[in-house]
Amino acid sequence: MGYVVVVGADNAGVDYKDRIKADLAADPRVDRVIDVGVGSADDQTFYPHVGVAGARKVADGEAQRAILVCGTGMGMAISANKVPGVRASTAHDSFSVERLVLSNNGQVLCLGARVIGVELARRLAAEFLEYTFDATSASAPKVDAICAYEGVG
Ligand SMILES: O=C(CO)[C@H](O)COP(=O)(O)O
Repeated sequence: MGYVVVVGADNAGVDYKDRIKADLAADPRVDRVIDVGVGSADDQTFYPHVGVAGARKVADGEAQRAILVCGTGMGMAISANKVPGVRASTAHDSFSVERLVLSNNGQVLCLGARVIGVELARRLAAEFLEYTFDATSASAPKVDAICAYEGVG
């Protein structure tokens, strides 16, 4: 079974989102890509609406991962983290992407289209799927502690 991955963006991130969506559609690790918008740079939908819509699909179990793009990645991360059970962060380097999964059991990677180039964004999105959290690792009780603060897990 491959991943179901959500992609989403606001007007600042839509071009990056569409490039990453195309990459994921061609990725053998991915069974399905769910696009929660926006559909074009003319769509002025505020990033929190997209971020929460994407995060809810992860929290509901419809998808295992989400990749959300705005100008900085930060607004998407702040918004996605409002959804209980979701652990989202901006990560703009390979090590951070690795640790987002292996340390934090993060399911949502947020990228900033006004901060990094599209080729790095594409690479980080691909790397995000390389990692699987180890529930027996030393990081697991720390993630449990995060979850305890929101009454999950
Ligand atoms: O980067 C954003 C939110 O973190 C968004 O793309 C732009 O937000 P704004 O600076 O408030 O327009």
